[in-house]
Amino acid sequence: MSTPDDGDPVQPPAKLPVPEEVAEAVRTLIRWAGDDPEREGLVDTPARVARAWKEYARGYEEDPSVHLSRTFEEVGGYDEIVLLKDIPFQSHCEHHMAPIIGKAHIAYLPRDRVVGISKLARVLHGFARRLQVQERLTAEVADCIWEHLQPQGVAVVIEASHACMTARGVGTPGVMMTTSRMMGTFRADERSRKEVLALMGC
Ligand SMILES: Nc1nc2c(ncn2[C@@H]2O[C@H](COP(=O)(O)OP(=O)(O)OP(=O)(O)O)[C@@H](O)[C@H]2O)c(=O)[nH]1
Ligand SMILES: [Zn+2]
Repeated sequence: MSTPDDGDPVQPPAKLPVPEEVAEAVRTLIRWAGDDPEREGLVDTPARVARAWKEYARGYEEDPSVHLSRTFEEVGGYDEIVLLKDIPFQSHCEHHMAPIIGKAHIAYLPRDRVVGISKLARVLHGFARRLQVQERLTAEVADCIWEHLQPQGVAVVIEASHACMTARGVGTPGVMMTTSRMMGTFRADERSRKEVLALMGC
């Protein structure tokens, strides 16, 4: 059976729930939390939560690689690192559906073409707006750029705070998790890796 971990796109459920089913689930959650879903302040909350989750999870509705289909070749022979640094993003952890808030640094070493720089952030958001673990998010962004841009190297570093650790459970605010994926030149050549990490400020 295929899973998101083996690189296959996530399959949508066979039968999508209708908004009223989602609202009923949220009413149950409110009762589980100990409150009354019928009181004035909460009465519209289930519908809001249903809409909000469509936003948090809108990455499921896109294939992030489409953002890399338009490339430019007239770059005056530029063949050094291209880095998009400190890209803020939000995601949700697949274990608790709690926010993951952080920033990503995405770099690549072009071979013969470059991509519009905003597209790297679009790829990140396309994968982040799903239920994630940070390791897979990092790998998916790097693999997508590697496969669709075919550059000489890709480096992705993500630093993020997980609300499931800060706001509950072990309760350790301020802890950041760092993950990285180095591919091609950045993996094989220590000097290139050091150069890109220095540019990222890591
Ligand atoms: N590796 C990894 N772990 C994550 C990520 N997001 C959340 N987690 C962890 O996922 C784990 C889930 O562990 P479980 O023991 O099944 O869940 P739990 O009983 O709620 O654990 P606690 O969070 O320790 O209370 C926790 O240790 C979380 O900190 C992530 O992106 N990557
Ligand atoms: Zn979590």
